[in-house]
Amino acid sequence: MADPACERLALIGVGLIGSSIARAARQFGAARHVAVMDSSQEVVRRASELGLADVATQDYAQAVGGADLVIVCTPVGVCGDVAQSLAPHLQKGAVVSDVGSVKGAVVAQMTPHLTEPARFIPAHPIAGTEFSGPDSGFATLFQNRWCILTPPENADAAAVEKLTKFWMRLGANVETMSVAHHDAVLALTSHLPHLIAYNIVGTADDFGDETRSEVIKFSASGFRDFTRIAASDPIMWRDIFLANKDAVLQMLGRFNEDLSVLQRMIRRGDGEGLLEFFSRTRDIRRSIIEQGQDTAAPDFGRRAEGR
Ligand SMILES: NC(=O)c1ccc[n+]([C@@H]2O[C@H](COP(=O)([O-])OP(=O)(O)OC[C@H]3O[C@@H](n4cnc5c(N)ncnc54)[C@H](O)[C@@H]3O)[C@@H](O)[C@H]2O)c1
Ligand SMILES: O=C(O)C(=O)C[C@]1(C(=O)O)C=C[C@@H](O)C=C1
Repeated sequence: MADPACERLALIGVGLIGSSIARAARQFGAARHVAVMDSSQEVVRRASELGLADVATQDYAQAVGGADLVIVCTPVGVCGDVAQSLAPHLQKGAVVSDVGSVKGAVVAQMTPHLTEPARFIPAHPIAGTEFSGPDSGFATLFQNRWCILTPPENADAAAVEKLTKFWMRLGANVETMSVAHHDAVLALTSHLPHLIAYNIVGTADDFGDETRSEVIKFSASGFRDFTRIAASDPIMWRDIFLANKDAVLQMLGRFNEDLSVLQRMIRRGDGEGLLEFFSRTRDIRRSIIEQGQDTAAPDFGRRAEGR
């Protein structure tokens, strides 16, 4: 393997993201040796069956010992416990990272346990699906997607460079920003849309049996896209909303104000206002497509299901 980004990679948590990294690291030559660790015996057994890594274990020492890059891929709510468990087994100079959808809470939970905090470089690949577990991952998940790094102010430059090289080898584009900025942006672009999807599907469900069967029957429309998002992992999303509470509540306040404006336009029969509003939002969709950022999520689902 010519010039891998790291020698020995350890992944803690081998669900959708961990197993996608394991597959991609091998396929694109990002690591010479891959170890995966998971607290679930069933997941470790499945990771072994799938041949995802050189080592699949429930033991932190076995996974982390000797690794030069350790990436935590568990739900954000357990990141602190995971950091505490892995820290005693880290080799000196190892780079530690994560993939959590929230950065502030993860940094606060993990950093106190790490003896070389300047080598803890938090990261967040903006790529995923509504599926979970080791079977749902695929090697191309990160191709042409963003991976955001939020290094601390005193970050070790070599550690940042190593992690950047790793994610680029997996096909991602890397951008760096502050923890607070990350959490504000993602509250709007990812967390709020999930909350809206959970809410609208919940509302439809509350309408009772007759409406529910019609929802299923006629859902080959916009509603279907909401049901895909609302099928996302409940543990992961509970943890995200609790961990990014302030930024989500701030965006939700703004969202509610804007919704009231639309509500008033409908009530007053303000067609001009509605037309102007919907034209502006259509332009945003068009510019996303022009920038090549439309990744047709249902296709991700099909690829994952076909695995
Ligand atoms: N799913 C997405 O779309 C997506 C995208 C980007 C980032 N993320 C982030 O990636 C992380 C993982 O998400 P996922 O979708 O892969 O979840 P997942 O549910 O598919 O996998 C999580 C794995 O972590 C394991 N785990 C839980 N607690 C553990 C512990 N204490 N020690 C070791 N293993 C433990 C679980 O057994 C499971 O196998 C989350 O922090 C999430 O915020 C998810
Ligand atoms: O495509 C999806 O299913 C996703 O929800 C992926 C998505 C997102 O909101 O874009 C979800 C959470 C992650 O932190 C990053 C990506």
